[in-house]
Amino acid sequence: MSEEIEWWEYDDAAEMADAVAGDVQFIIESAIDARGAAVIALPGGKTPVPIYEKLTQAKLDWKRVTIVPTDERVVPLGDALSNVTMIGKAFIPKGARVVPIVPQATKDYKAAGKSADALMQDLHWPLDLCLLGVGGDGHTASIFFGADYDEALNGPKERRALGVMPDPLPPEAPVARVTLSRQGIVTARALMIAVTGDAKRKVIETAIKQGAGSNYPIGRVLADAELPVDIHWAP
Ligand SMILES: O=C(O)[C@H](O)[C@@H](O)[C@H](O)[C@H](O)COP(=O)(O)O
Repeated sequence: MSEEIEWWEYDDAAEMADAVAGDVQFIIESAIDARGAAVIALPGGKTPVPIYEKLTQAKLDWKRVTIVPTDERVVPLGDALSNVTMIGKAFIPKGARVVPIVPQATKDYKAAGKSADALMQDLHWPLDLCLLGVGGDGHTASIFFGADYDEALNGPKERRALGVMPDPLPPEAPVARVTLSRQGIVTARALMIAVTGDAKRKVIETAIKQGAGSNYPIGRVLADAELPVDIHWAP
């Protein structure tokens, strides 16, 4: 378990967006200063949309920034459910490189996962940042209960991404996924969570209390994190 999990509370989602965008900007700038480039993973879903709006206003050398989604739904590019499409709409116009991780031609989610993993191996690791969202059921990235849960948590250390079939399928996006593995997530140089609402807060607090045996995916991920983790929360 990370020695330090720090909660940052805001009055509303807009204030949280300002703060998180500021932190992400700082992380990107530091990586560019140190190495000439930054590689970050960003979540899909609805919560980060205002954060991305703020972040696109940051003066950054965007050409040096590579963005991968923390997870993707196995759908065609351009689909309303596609995380990379949402992220790309925000950051491609800035000049960032936004990497689709699900191949267009496949419906086979395990093959999509293997291809995503191969693609991840070509990036600079560890990630400079992994920003996570959390679902009301405690999933994070697309680490869900189901047949692939153990592989997502405990697969070979070098496996950074894999295909996942959630069981049950989440109603907001009832499709197979490709996700960063727990190992891919916890090795990031900076790990941050951004969530809103009391229900998710309760889930995360419970997950942290449960520790390594947590029955929530987010608890299992946090239990394995070694660096400090910032949890940003707004009502
Ligand atoms: O593809 C996804 O589903 C996301 O990356 C996922 O992990 C998301 O962060 C949570 O489901 C929260 O989503 P909301 O912000 O929409 O509640």
